[in-house]
Amino acid sequence: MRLRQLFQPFMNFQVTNAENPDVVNITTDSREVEPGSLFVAIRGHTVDGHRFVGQAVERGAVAAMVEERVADVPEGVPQVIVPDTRHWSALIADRLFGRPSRELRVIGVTGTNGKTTVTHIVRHLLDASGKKAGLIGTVGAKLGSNTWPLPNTTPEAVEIHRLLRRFVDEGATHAVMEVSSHALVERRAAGVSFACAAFTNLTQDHLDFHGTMERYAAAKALLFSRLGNGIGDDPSRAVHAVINADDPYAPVMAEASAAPILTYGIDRDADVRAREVQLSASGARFAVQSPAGLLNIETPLIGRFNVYNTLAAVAIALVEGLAPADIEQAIRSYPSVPGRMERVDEGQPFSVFVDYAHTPDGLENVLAAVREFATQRVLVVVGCGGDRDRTKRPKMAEVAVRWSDLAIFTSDNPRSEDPLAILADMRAGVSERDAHKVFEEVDRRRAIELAVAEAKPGDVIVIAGKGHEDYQIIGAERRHFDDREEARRAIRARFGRD
Ligand SMILES: CC(=O)N[C@H]1[C@@H](OP(=O)(O)OP(=O)(O)OC[C@H]2O[C@@H](n3ccc(=O)[nH]c3=O)[C@H](O)[C@@H]2O)O[C@H](CO)[C@@H](O)[C@@H]1O[C@H](C)C(=O)N[C@@H](C)C(=O)N[C@H](CCC(=O)O)C(=O)O
Ligand SMILES: Nc1ncnc2c1ncn2[C@@H]1O[C@H](COP(=O)(O)OP(=O)(O)OP(=O)(O)O)[C@@H](O)[C@H]1O
Ligand SMILES: N[C@H](CCC[C@H](N)C(=O)O)C(=O)O
Ligand SMILES: [Mg+2]
Repeated sequence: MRLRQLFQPFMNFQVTNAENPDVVNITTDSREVEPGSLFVAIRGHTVDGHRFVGQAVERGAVAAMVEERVADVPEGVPQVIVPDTRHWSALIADRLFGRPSRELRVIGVTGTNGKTTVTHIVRHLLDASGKKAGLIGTVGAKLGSNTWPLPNTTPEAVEIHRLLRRFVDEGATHAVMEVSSHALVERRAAGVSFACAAFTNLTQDHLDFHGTMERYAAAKALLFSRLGNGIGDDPSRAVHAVINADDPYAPVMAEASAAPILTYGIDRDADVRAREVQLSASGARFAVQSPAGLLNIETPLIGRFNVYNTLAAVAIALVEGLAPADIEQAIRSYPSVPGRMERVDEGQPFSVFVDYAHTPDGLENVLAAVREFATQRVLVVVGCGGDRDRTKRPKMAEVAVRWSDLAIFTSDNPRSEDPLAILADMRAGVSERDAHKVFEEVDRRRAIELAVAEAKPGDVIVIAGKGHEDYQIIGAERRHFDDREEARRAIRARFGRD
């Protein structure tokens, strides 16, 4: 598409010359420019993309979108000057890729915890009902049997629109995506026409980025305030908000919503409500009252929090028109999410779970669930990420100690921080009375070995924080590290199978 045609529906931006090149691609990363690309310069948290316009042109960029004219760029290359390149990269990518989000139904899921789980269940329900759903989130992008790694839970705007185009071209009817609060603030989902937006819960995380819980909640609410924009009256484009009625922040999301709301929950009155919840070591059973009638749900997912995740998925499936019988059947066969309460079983006489709990609430939910069925001790291995919300560290430590018999504090992804300083932040959350329950081992591999060496028959070990991650970031180095592999190795070593 010609540059001017690409910008034509929008306001008249200043362009530095009269050239009108053919734009075949768009990118915000100079290293990914190919001939014919429009390069978008973004002022990031670490570097200013305007520095790379020259490099982008050398690699074949035919135009640049900038916030300020960049000097030393060849005269013949037009620079389009816009007020906010992050925002406009989204709207232009949407147009360049042919408005893909309008050719399928996009379901966005936001909330502190549960996004990955809910999106995976929804995708499974849609696929099992004969639809075809693409997935975008923490564990990557997926469509059918194809998977693509992603750098973030919610990739940047250009990548979202590119992925949606790929989904449409490969026959997808739906896209289910996690929409993080960072993404909402950074407008990574701008230009996406959502057919459904869902809210799981809001508890402490990311205060380094948002500052306060109020601002964090306001970021999440942006997903709901954008619902229904420009979709029109076509009934196949019906738009819905799906909200957890039991969460204290539900009213914030509901007030922001421009679309009809379907609530779900257990404790409060809700449109989709679980009754007679029975939890066990092998999952949960419950009935669901819904506008489509009564559903009998049996899920292999463990813990009350997963009842909420399952309810969210059921509510989304109902607004997407799936039949209750299909939902019931597909939930029963749901295979579980990688790295979420993932069992490591090498035939050892105790249980080992790897879980992605990396917030105080996530950790409490998981440990409370384990406590429900543990007959012996609960051992937890946990650390906190570096360069992330520091105020959650003592809280996670306190939760770990309160819900376990032995807590081994270790490193998560220390990133640029001193791992020992992170441990000290955690230690601040432990009272003197509980200090004897804590062991510190900065090396995560050794911490896992310790837990495995210490476990007695019937104990349960929870290795928390990294879930599906197959790396550890220490300083600037990202090396291969996988909690599941480490646990397996430690178990085999202890029982002499290696
Ligand atoms: C704070 C944050 O959100 N950072 C994200 C952001 O980085 P940034 O805007 O600061 O980018 P930057 O590195 O300063 O670079 C600025 C620009 O220069 C460009 N550049 C840079 C170098 C170069 O040689 N050439 C070039 O063109 C970059 O492509 C970029 O466009 O944009 C990058 C590109 O998309 C992301 O990879 C990066 O995520 C980092 C890795 C990150 O850790 N993000 C976390 C905080 C995050 O976003 N988390 C949320 C949710 C977590 C949750 O759900 O709990 C997520 O959605 O993942
Ligand atoms: N509904 C829930 N409420 C509280 N904790 C939960 C819930 N669902 C999952 N968890 C806990 O949080 C962890 C992360 O779950 P999940 O990956 O589904 O969340 P997420 O919102 O995608 O996280 P992220 O923000 O990192 O992408 C799980 O491993 C579990 O410990
Ligand atoms: N999406 C979360 C993941 C945290 C996972 C934990 N392993 C860490 O690295 O802190 C974040 O970016 O804060
Ligand atoms: Mg996630």
